[in-house]
Amino acid sequence: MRIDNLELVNYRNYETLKLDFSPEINVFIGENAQGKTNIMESLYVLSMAKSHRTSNDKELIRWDAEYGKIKADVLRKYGKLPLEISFSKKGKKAKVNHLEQRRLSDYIGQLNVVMFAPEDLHLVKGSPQVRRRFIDMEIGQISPVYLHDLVNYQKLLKQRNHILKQHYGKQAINDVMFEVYTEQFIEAAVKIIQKRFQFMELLQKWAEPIHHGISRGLEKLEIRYQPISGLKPEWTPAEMASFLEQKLQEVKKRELDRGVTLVGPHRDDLQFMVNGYDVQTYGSQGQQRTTALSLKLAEIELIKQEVGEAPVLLLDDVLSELDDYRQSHLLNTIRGSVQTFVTTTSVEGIQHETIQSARLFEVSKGTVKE
Ligand SMILES: Nc1ncnc2c1ncn2[C@@H]1O[C@H](COP(=O)(O)OP(=O)(O)OP(=O)(O)O)[C@@H](O)[C@H]1O
Repeated sequence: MRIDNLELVNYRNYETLKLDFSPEINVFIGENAQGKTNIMESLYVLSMAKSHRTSNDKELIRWDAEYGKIKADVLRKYGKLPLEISFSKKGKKAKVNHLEQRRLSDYIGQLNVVMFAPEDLHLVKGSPQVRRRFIDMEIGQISPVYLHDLVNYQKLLKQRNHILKQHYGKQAINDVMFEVYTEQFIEAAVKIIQKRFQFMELLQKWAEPIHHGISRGLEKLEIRYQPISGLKPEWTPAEMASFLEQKLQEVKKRELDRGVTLVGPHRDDLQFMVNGYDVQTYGSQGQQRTTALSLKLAEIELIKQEVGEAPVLLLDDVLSELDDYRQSHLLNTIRGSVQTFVTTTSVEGIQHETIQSARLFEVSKGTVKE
């Protein structure tokens, strides 16, 4: 799939903007804070109906404007697909083929993007929160149902935490609602955990040979999803549920002392092993970068397989962060098959042939010139 054109109205620092894109590589060049990431973000929002930078949609509307809009024509295998998302103080509306979608989960999945930004280079060393976000965003791309389940899980987590906070420091909870929420919470947690196990297994399948290739056959990458509760992927949902129930019983006293839920997918993590060593603890900077790159390339392959079409790749300020060898690997893999958007402050550090073959856009103070 690819994005044919884009129109922004009152989006971030763009009053109006209309662009046509190359089906191959599009490069946005400009100084800091001119609006390059805003364009990438708008493409991401078009895909996921939410920003990767903020959960507050109001921030996306241009200051002093009443509403903001992102519009694009996406070219899918079966033809042209107009998409539109608009934001106002009342909320957001998402349209597919000019028809408003009642649920956002009906909208998500029309356009698939893989975003690679500098923070992804910290995927391995960064906090577990960064890795959980990675898991959720990536599964969400291919499974809108997962996003729906996740929202439900977070709602139940909040409700359960609310009651725990009300009983903060007490010895026990005598509240029938707490039992009800806990039961529903466990059911929702199992759904999330199962999906994460399945996704990580698929991602591992693609990432391992890619990492092997980038490391010139020297490294074997292994990805492990690690539920904090010690759940095993081969267990049935009922076994997982009873295990979680038992774990929650075990930590109840501590939960009351702290007023928060201590077991569940909101506390889980990912572990990356290279040749049997934990990359987070023992990996060099280079190995961490290779791991992050392998994961992103694996995601592209995974979406190709699951969706039947290649996603669009968004490289926000990250290409010049990769050395020549990793850059070549990335660009050779996507050449001709994956529409790519790149932002950079300077063409220096980006391979000459990439710049030569790309459509170039200059970004300055919320305007774009070709
Ligand atoms: N809602 C908004 N309304 C108007 N302007 C905004 C809004 N949100 C952000 N901006 C402006 O957008 C600009 C930042 O744009 P962006 O994040 O795209 O920068 P960039 O060109 O990617 O820079 P860098 O290279 O530093 O990442 C800032 O000048 C900021 O003030």
